[in-house]
Amino acid sequence: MRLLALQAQNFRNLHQVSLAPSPHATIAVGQNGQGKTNLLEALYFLATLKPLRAGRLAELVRWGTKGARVSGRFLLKGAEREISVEVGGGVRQAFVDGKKASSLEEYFGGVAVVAFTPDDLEVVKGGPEARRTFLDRAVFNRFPAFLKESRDYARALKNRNRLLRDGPAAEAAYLDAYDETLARAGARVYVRRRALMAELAPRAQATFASIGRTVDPAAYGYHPAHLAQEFAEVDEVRLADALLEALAGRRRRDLERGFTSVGPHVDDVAVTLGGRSARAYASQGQQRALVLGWKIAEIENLHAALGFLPLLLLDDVSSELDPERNAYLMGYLAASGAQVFLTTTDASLVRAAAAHDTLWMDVHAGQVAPRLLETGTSEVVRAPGPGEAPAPVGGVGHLVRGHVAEGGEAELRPEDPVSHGEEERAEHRPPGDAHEEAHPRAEQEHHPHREGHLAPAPELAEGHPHGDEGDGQEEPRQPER
Ligand SMILES: Nc1ncnc2c1ncn2[C@@H]1O[C@H](COP(=O)(O)OP(=O)(O)OP(=O)(O)O)[C@@H](O)[C@H]1O
Repeated sequence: MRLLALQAQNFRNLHQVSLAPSPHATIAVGQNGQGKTNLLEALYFLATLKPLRAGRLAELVRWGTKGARVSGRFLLKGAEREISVEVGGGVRQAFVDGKKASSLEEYFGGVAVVAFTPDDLEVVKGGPEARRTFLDRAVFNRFPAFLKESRDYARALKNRNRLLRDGPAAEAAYLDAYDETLARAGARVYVRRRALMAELAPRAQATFASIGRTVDPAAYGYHPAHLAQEFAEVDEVRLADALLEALAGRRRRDLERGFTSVGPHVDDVAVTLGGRSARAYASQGQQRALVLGWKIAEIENLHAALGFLPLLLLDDVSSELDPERNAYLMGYLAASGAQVFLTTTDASLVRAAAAHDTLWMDVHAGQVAPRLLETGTSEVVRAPGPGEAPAPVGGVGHLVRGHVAEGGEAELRPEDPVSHGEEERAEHRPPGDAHEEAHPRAEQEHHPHREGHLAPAPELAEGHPHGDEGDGQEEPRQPER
């Protein structure tokens, strides 16, 4: 999988961006608040249909405009395809090769992305909800079917909670039926999370051992609170039975409180160092190394399991790591062969991830331009100049490739506009979940350098203590997977 071209229009503060990324590192440099994260977020949104950080789709649309559009041309299993997403009026619409996507599967087919942000580095010391989100993003990346499965669970949870709010007046027979549905959907979630953890935890532990600078071993565990020790072995049917029993045992309490107090939406990921809670005892640097270990493990795990390296998005992570761990990460990225996008306020922090084919860009006030001070070959693009019509939402920008001479100016030469199909406005509207995430598939390639590896994912009912309130995001209209 490789991203060949990216266009964004009116996405947050990015008016018009069009670039041809490096097959390896693409690095966006800029001061705070210029649009670097927005660029990564555009790419993340394209690849997952989920905002990286926005709570509402409307936040993604450039102020004063009606809609945003992001599109990308990918090389997937030897064939090129363009996917694009438009946001406007609280709705997102997905397109494949210019035509509206008929399913999420068609849209995502083969595209995988792993994002790594400073927020991730805080996940060990944060609350359970952040860790569940972190875990579920990794589950989605690994098991695309989890997209639908987690939505099924969220829906079942929402239904049960709605009934619980009726209090003692709630019909017991209905509750029985809802418990059954919830238990079955919950068991699926357990199975997915368990499978992911079984693959990921050993890799993450091994990676941490090489970067942790401590003899204390790390451990990453997921064990639903209400389930007995045999969680690791029992099959899905027994997991459903156990959850059903727990739901029955808590029904009276749940009726009093008006929400479901047991299930995957309240579980946590345990991270320990030397057998002790990392949240309570690990230093900040150790906590970050634990997350770095997990992230690298996720990348490696995807590579091993699916046969391809995901697209990596690193948002100013280097400034949050100490020099040694940053050097480890940059060395890993350079050796992995992955296609990676990095943002930074300080180019020197990420230079070790760069190579002769790195595309360096400056981001300033929402404009993305070639960074001419860096040497090497760049393939860049420019925003439309005076007299050139900006591509409309739904259109594409002018792709221009150039060679950046040593300290010199870019020689720009236009290329054929990236073709795209007819703009369709039809909407997809199956029961979209505001928290869906995309997923990867693969190709075969192999890279040296590994041992441990990792990444993040979608949310189950948002870990809301009441489990079903969603995130206030507009109902997405998108194809059902
Ligand atoms: N919908 C929007 N429309 C226009 N501008 C927006 C929108 N959403 C955010 N912005 C602007 O985008 C800018 C933030 O961009 P971004 O988060 O990408 O910064 P950054 O370059 O990553 O900065 P930092 O280094 O501080 O993380 C802010 O100036 C903010 O006002």
